[in-house]
Amino acid sequence: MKIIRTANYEEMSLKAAEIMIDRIRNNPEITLGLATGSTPRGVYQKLIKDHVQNHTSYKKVKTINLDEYMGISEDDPNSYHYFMKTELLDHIDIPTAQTHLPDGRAEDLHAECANYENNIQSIGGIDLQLLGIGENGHIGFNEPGTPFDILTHPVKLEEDTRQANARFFNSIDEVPTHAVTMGIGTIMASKEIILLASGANKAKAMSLLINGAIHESVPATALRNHNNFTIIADEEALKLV
Ligand SMILES: N[C@@H]1[C@@H](O)[C@H](O)[C@@H](COP(=O)(O)O)O[C@@H]1O
Repeated sequence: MKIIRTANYEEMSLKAAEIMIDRIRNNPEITLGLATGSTPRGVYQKLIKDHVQNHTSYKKVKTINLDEYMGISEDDPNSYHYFMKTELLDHIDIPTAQTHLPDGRAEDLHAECANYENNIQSIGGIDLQLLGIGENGHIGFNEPGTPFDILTHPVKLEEDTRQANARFFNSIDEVPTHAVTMGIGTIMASKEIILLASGANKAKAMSLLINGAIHESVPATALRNHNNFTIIADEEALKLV
């Protein structure tokens, strides 16, 4: 585990974008595992700026997203499909067919999860996975108690996760109760993993991730067993470390 400590959110975003751009330029056919949430927004803005200014191309890049809420349409502004389109994918030259998110409205969710997992395997796995972290230490939507070897699966969201994400919705009642997420096993199979964290609300989770026991009660601690895992986090998020 490598830790890159930054002064603030801006510097965290810049460092992560620099690493991602380096990997894309070295491997133009890279498969990127992408995350949603407030944390990676700044990274995506920097990737778009670099694409416009320096013409880094995504024509052969593939993207695989971590998760999606269950039961909301792709056009819903709160869906992760919508987030990815508006925050990144619509602003770079990636063909839509090369971008993948779980279908949270699939009739057979277990089949959708198996297909999603097969799809990741068939394109050769994820080269670089970007992650945020939940205040309870979740990654993707793998909540505390999730087995470390689980693959893509449907989940019931914890109430504190719904509360934390309610800021994006009109009211807590609109926050979905379920989601589909890559499993910890899926994430751990990525060749390289970068986890981002910013702000004091992540300090407890970051302290447990870095110094706590490796245990299913804090899903992110699984990442300490990965041989190419980098944390990029700001002072506020690392203030208890
Ligand atoms: N499923 C997502 C996670 O992938 C994300 O890491 C987390 C933190 O989000 P934020 O970056 O907005 O704090 O929120 C959600 O629960």
